[in-house]
Amino acid sequence: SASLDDAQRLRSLRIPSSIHYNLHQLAFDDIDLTDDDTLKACLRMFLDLDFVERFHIDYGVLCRWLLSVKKNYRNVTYHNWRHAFNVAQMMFAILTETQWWKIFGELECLALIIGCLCHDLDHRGTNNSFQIKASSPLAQLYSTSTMEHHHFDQCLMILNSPGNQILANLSSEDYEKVVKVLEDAILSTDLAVYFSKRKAFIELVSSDGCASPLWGECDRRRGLLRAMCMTACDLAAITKPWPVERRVAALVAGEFFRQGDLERQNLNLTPIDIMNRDKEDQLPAMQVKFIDSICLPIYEAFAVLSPTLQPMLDRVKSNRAHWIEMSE
Ligand SMILES: C=CCCOc1ncc(C(=C)O)cc1-c1nc2c(CC)[n+](C3CN(CC)C3)[nH]c2c(=O)[nH]1
Ligand SMILES: [Zn+2]
Repeated sequence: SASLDDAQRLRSLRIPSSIHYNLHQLAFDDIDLTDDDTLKACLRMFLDLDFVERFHIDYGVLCRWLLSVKKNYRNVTYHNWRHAFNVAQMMFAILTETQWWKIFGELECLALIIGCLCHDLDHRGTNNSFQIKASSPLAQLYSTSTMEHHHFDQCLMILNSPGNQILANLSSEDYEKVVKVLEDAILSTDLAVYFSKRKAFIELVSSDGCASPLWGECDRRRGLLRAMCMTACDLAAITKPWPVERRVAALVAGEFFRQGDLERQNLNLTPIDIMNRDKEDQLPAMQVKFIDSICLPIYEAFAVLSPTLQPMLDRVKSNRAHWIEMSE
C-alpha cells in the first residue's frame, strides 16, 4: 500500500472545486491534469458526493487509500490509473447530471465510485481470453470473468489493508451492502456480462422509458442500471470529442497489438484481427463495427432514459463518421 509520507503530503494539499477540474463535464479530458491533480480530483468527488461526512471516512485514510489504488495499477499502455480515473469521473458526471444518484442512494453511489476507481486493478494489458489461452495463474483461479474477479480481489485487499480502510466506520450491514454492489459493479465490466444483461435492460427502457420512480424501487432494475452505468463509463472514451477518442484508440491499439505479439511469440497463436498488428489498416473499419455492435445500443438507451446524456450519443455518432472517413 502507499507510504504514509505520500498520504500526509496529499492530505495537506488544497483541493480545488469540481468546476475548476470540469468534473461535471461529460466531455471531460484528463490530458492537462498531473497525477497529483487526478488524486485531488478524486478527493473532490468524494467530498462533493458527501461520502466523507455521510460515511465518516477518515480523510487521511481516504488519501492513503487513493494512493494505494493508484499504485496498484501497472504502467501498461491503456489499462492504467488514468483509465480508472476517467471511468470514475464519467460515473460522477452521469450520476450528478442525470440526478440518478437519487435512484441509487448514497451507499450504491459510494460502491459505484469505488468500483470505477478499482475496476481494472492490477491489469496486465491482456484480456480474459489471453489468460485462458496462456493458462495463467489467474485463469486457474477464475475460469470465467478471470480479470474482473482479480480486479475485485485486489479492490477488497486494498480496502482491508491497515491505514486504507475507508469503509471502517460503516455499520456491518452497510459494509456488506457496499461490498455486494462493489462485486457486482466490477464483474459487470466484463463485456460478456454486459451482453447477457443488455437485452433485459433495453426492453425495460423501451417499455417504461424515462427513469420513472419504478427504477428506484425495484432492486432488479437498479442492479441492471448500475451494471449498464459501469459499461457506459468503461467505454466512455468513445463518447468523447474526436481528439480524445483518437488518442485513446491509439493507446488501446498499442495494448491490443502487444497482446497479439505475445500470442504469436509465446503461444504460437494467430491473434484476432483487432490484436493483429498486420491488420492495423483495418482499425477504422473495426472501430465502426465495435461502435455499432457494442457502443451505440447502450448510449442510445441512456439518451432515452435521460436526455442530459444525448450529447454522449451524438459524439459517438460523430466519432463513427470520423472512423468511416478514415476507413475509405
Ligand atoms: C480496434 C482496435 C484499436 C482501437 O480499439 C478501441 N479504441 C478505443 C476504444 C474506446 C472505448 O474509445 C475502444 C476500442 C475497442 N475496444 C474493443 C473491445 C474491448 C472493449 N473489443 C472487444 C473484444 N471483443 C471482440 C472479440 C469485443 N473490441 C474492441 C474494438 O474493436 N475497439
Ligand atoms: Zn476498464
